[in-house]
Amino acid sequence: MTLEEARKRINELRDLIRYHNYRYYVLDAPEISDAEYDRLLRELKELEERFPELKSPDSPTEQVGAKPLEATFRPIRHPTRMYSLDNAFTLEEVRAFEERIERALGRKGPFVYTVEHKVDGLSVNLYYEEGILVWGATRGDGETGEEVTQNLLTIPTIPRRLKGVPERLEVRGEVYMPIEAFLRLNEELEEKGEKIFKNPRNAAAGSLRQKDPRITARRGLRATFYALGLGLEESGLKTQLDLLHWLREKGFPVEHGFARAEGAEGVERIYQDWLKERRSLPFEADGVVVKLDELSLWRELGYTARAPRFAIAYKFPAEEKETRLLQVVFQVGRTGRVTPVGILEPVFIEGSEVSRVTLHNESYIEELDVRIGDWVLVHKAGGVIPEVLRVLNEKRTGEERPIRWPETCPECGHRLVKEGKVHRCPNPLCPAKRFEAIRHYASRKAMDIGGLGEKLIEKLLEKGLVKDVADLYRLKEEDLVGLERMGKKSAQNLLRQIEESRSQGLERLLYALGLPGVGEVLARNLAAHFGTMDRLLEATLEELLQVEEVGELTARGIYETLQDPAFRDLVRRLKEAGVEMEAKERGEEALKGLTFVITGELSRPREEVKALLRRLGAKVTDSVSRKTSYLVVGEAPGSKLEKARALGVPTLTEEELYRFIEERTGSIWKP
Ligand SMILES: NC(=O)c1ccc[n+]([C@@H]2O[C@H](COP(=O)([O-])OP(=O)(O)OC[C@H]3O[C@@H](n4cnc5c(N)ncnc54)[C@H](O)[C@@H]3O)[C@@H](O)[C@H]2O)c1
Ligand SMILES: [Zn+2]
Repeated sequence: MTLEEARKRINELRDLIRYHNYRYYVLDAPEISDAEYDRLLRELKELEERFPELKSPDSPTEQVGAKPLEATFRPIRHPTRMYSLDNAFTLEEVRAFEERIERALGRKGPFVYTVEHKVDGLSVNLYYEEGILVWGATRGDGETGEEVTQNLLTIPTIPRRLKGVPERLEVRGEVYMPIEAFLRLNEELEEKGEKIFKNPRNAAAGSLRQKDPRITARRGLRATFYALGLGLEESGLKTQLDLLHWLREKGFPVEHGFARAEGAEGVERIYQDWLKERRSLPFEADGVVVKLDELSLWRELGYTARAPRFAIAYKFPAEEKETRLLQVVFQVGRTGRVTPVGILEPVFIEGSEVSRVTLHNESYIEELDVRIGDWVLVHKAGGVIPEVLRVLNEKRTGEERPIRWPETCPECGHRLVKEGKVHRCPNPLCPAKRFEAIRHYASRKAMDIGGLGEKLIEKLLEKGLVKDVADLYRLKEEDLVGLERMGKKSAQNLLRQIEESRSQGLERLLYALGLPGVGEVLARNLAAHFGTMDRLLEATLEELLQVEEVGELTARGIYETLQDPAFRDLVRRLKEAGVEMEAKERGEEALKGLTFVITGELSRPREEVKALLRRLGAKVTDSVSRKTSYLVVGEAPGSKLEKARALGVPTLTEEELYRFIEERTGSIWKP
């Protein structure tokens, strides 16, 4: 490549990257995937390295984020600069990072690192004077951000006042949207035919940067903190690990999980462990952040224009594959909403075959502008859910056909109705609705009737033995034996499970009944707020809006369903069948599925705390393992703490534990 060619390509890349920065940071609406973006940036970086004479301080490689627009928020200058992070994608690159440190410091490694989950949200800066929160801002271009104090204050865990901190203090962390809140928000938007968010990061950025903080408040944002700006020197802290503990001690949420590692190999072990477990995290993580533990070394190494030299983001793989959209089928859900599902030519992505992908709703298809026969770029969002990133327009032949919505229900043939951008089957007896409703009702997180599989549900519907979930409680052994090769034993088992499902409580029942937009969290919140089904049935729209995390769209959807005579009739028949309609007292199942270990001394007898955890459905064990959900850390903790850190098991102080329980049980339980 000649100098001239390089100059041309470099200019092209810079323009392209600036455009995508604008889409991503200012509009919260990226057009290309992160991996594609990272490739562009990397190409630019490599060219600039080969042709140093073409380097320029206004190149995107030397800059952080993008300058915010001034239209909506007040610009604010960060007292000390904020940075991005350089990326590593392989162990080799982590080794190279360590070698760069060795050269710069003039001494041999391995060094000690703190490894943290890289939470995919947006970074914020909180500024405190004499312990009082003065403002909070987004990162922006690192020098100037947007003031979003009111929006940040809707996140309840952000402390307003601090004790025993430097006079001027900047605390930095990430605002993120938990996966559950993200899915719920998108379901709400999908149900209304509106534009959905591409990923939790965009959803968090879009929700924090709302003109109306009341909207922000309903989006279920959270925050976790990991760094100091001003005040770091005065704090006298020596290591990143101490810093994280210090933040926690001062009352900041540190929810993202961290561990210590020695050398690139030690980092690799944690990276591999966390990669395996990333699905079980409550937030989306796009990698791990590796930071030299000893803060004195930070001063020696300093920063490039864009990123610190003492830290690096070691990103999780983000495989993207090209494949073809062969056809689109339409599914009818519990609410009668018709969802388009793309059938793909199967491709292997991150360890499994992908052949189906949801196309959400009409708005989504329009925005993507996808047609049957198109080549598309597909990845797994958060390493799990297949998603079309974009259409490969350059591969179009002209043979592609637009996606046509059916006029009639693919399940029952009833004419579909169109409300805005949502296509719906209005037939209350539509078998698809019935099948989905029963399957959902029996699912593990709902009424947990494990013996009721899909095949069996189909048979029961086919034979007319059940029409809706209330009929399940009238099934007899002789109805079941012989269906789907069912013997006497399994029939009895199933009947016992159905029997037991009666006492699951209002929380699960509300979730099981599939009120529009109501996931597990909202179901718990509703149950906590109203206590009984009868009270809920009387709720006004205003009352529903007072329930934690219930937004306007959801409130309206719930309200309409509660008023629906068919719904009321179903509830009446369930009640007659003996299904409990009251909230479980003290949130008996709030901690089901979690395993706790306790170390150190607590403010009340350990046995009492253990009993409490067990009463709430948690398991309590004596030793920390990968299966441990949380380690509760009291005064003078023992070796369990080290073990937890090594395994990346999150820890809770006693106070955090109580807050956690309160959050899980809603207003019902107070320690
Ligand atoms: N798709 C697009 O069009 C597009 C455009 C621009 C940027 N991007 C994406 O954004 C990335 C660049 O964004 P960025 O500059 O915000 O950097 P980044 O997300 O790659 O990494 C730096 C950020 O990580 C965050 N972080 C999370 N957990 C952390 C922890 N424990 N410790 C420290 N920091 C932590 C901080 O906010 C920090 O600013 C690119 O790599 C690309 O993936 C995509
Ligand atoms: Zn139908």
